Amino acid sequence: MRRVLTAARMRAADQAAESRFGMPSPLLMENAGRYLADAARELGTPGARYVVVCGPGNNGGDGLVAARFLHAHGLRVTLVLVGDRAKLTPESKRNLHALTPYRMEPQSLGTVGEARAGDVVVDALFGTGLTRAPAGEFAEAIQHMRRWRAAGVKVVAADIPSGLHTDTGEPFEPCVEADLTVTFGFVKQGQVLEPGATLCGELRCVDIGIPPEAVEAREGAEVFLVEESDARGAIAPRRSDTHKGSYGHVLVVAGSHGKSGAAAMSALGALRGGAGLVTVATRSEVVESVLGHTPEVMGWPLENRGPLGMADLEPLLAAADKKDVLVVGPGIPRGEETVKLLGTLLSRVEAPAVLDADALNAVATDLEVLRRAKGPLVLTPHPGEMSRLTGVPTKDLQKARVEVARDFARTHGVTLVLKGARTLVAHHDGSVYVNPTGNPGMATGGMGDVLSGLLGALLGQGLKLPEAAWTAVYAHGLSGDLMVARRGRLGLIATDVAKGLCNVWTRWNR
Ligand SMILES: NC(=O)C1=CN([C@@H]2O[C@H](COP(=O)(O)OP(=O)(O)OC[C@H]3O[C@@H](n4cnc5c(N)ncnc54)[C@H](O)[C@@H]3O)[C@@H](O)[C@H]2O)[C@H](O)CC1
Ligand SMILES: [K+]
Repeated sequence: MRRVLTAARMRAADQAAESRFGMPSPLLMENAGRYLADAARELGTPGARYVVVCGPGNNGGDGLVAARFLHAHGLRVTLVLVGDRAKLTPESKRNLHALTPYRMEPQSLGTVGEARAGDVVVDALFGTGLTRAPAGEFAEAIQHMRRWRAAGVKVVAADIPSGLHTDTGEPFEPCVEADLTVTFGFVKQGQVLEPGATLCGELRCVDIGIPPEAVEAREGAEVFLVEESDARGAIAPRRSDTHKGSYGHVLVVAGSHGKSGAAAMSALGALRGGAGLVTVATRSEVVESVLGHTPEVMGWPLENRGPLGMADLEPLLAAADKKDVLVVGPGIPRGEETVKLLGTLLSRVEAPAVLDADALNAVATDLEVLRRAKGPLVLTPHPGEMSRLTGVPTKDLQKARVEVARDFARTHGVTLVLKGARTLVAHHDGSVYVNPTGNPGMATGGMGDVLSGLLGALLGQGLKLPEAAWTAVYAHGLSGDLMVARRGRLGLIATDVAKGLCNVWTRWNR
């Protein structure tokens, strides 16, 4: 699990590295510049020109150090300085002076000429100190780097692509798009949220000598990037002396006339997620259809007709008896009484419950249901459902995903999976986990149904929250990534991702 920082915490860590641990800023900059030069050399072709574009702050200083190392390797370096030289930070001034023996006179944008395919640009214009939209010659420099990249030039960004907001991942206009971003010390929040993650290209975090102890702890406000080893490690290898009763019994409450597929996909997600047993409680008229899709599951017919209501309470309490986890919502028939039924059911059942789809839309009408629940809850809204849960317009909440998800989880004492590009898992202790897997090929119906069942399966096997949630989200997205690596993004469907989970388990040797 990699801790993800904001610009302010990064600056505080930078200062603490010097004041508390004796790591002076010039040494940090020297280390940063060396890593930057090494990364640029990886991308350069023989005879390439290295155009290092430096801004007025310490990000520019990193670039000046990188220019020196590239020159030391005998490479063709063109140095571009943007902004008023008189405003250079002391560190950058010192590194500009250090270039004097090499006669690497900084050029202006106007005289640098065009970079060509095969060349490499080092973007050291702005880093975590960017505070507003780049303008004037700074914007022009970014436009140059974007144009050069479109012409086939490789772009390596120092610390963060210039123009990208360090904390939100939102680009100012214009913003550099990098092939590789070498970030110093710690991953920044804007590098793991879209569109920032895409603008960074490959993200490489390097240790320049800032010890983790230099970052002051923020209990209840940490953001983490989930890494494959975390998800893999959360799932224990299976012992030989086990049986289907060892891996949990999942009750899926889902499906209705015309939506039996949602129940089947949730059940399939649970089965492919390793559940020992899966029972689907659904309207009688769809039981056979669900079992037809997934003969491995057991059916629990709900004899009533129409929307789920209080008349279904006793049958559902009976269905929930001796189950390890509930998954409620995919394709359920929702009506006026559904929220009352859910509130009563959840107040009486101790098992953890996953609330998805129309269970979320029902709960949105009375959030008190969440507080009254007896067992731990995990909600899995997409942005539209999150908007209904919070009353925040979708476009606004998408610009503050971390904050909106964390506030909701904390306020209602739940774990919340806010789906979308870079799905977030927010736990009620304030911690937030960013998922890096998944791809646009997964933007198709049923993916959420599969995830709800997978999450139920992991909870049923004993994983706790939030670990079960970020592991399920990671595995779900990785299944989609492995599928499209072999066969393209278009035409990927939810049952492919469910079946594709076996590729994940194989990769993880589980
Ligand atoms: N964090 C670390 O441990 C290290 C960080 N290093 C590098 O330092 C930058 C941060 O440097 P800083 O001087 O704070 O700011 P920037 O270089 O990112 O920005 C330059 C400067 O420009 C001004 N500014 C901000 N926005 C604009 C704008 N739109 N137009 C014009 N000017 C603007 C503002 O005054 C900024 O201060 C970090 O990213 C790392 O690359 C160290 O080198 C290594 C250790
Ligand atoms: K940069």
